[in-house]
Amino acid sequence: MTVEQKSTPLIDAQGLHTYYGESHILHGVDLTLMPGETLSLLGRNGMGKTTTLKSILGFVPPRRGEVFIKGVSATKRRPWQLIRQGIGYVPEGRGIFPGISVREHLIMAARPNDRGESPWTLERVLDTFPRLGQRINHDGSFLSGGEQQMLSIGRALTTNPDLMILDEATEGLAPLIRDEIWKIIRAIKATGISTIIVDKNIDNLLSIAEKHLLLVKGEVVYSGDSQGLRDNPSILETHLGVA
Ligand SMILES: Nc1ncnc2c1ncn2[C@@H]1O[C@H](COP(=O)(O)OP(=O)(O)OP(=O)(O)O)[C@@H](O)[C@H]1O
Repeated sequence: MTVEQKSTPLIDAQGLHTYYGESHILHGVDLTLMPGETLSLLGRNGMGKTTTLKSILGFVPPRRGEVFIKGVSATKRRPWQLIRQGIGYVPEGRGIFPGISVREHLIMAARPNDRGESPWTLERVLDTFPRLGQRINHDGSFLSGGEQQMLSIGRALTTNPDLMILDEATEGLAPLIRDEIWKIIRAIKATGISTIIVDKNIDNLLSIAEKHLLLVKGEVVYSGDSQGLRDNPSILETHLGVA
């Protein structure tokens, strides 16, 4: 990565106003992520976390505001063009297709990054997720919830992303499997990939993410680091009910 790439935000979203029909959901959300950073998006159900991700990715384009990805305006781009720019998206619900094997899931999206490098080979993904190797020929939809989540993360890694977006990656999983997913998220961070995480486990988020954005009814009520949240516990108490 060049010095210029390191000092250009991976994501720079400013003043996002997003609607579903007449429902005004995001009210001026700003989000900036530098290369290598991990950011958590916090907020109770329905506060606009997924909508923020979808606005950045262009699935639900904002009516007002601007999104720059690696310094280039993304406002008029289609989601698949953004994914080709190095964003690995692990959606809520995992996006696993019935009738398609684990191997096929892991090769269908594989591509080098925009610098022509492919650090995440199929072998490396299978080393990271040995369970997927054991089920390589199984239909993806027959895997357990935790294995499907690993497959969804593994598939995103095969696109050799600079940024991973993980929406509720541990939702509905047994505690041991959740721990496994958190270990993998930490391992991904250690490789230098930036991450945006939506999750309910505050302790893990406070230790993994350097930055946090807390949304209430589509507005940012906290934007800052973990220390700021630890020093002001009333912020999490008030807006997330975390004591
Ligand atoms: N496709 C849609 N059409 C209409 N309203 C929607 C749609 N998707 C979400 N909403 C509404 O937008 C608001 C924000 O939803 P969003 O999914 O962004 O919240 P969230 O913070 O991600 O919460 P959750 O954890 O429940 O997914 C909610 O009021 C939700 O009902």
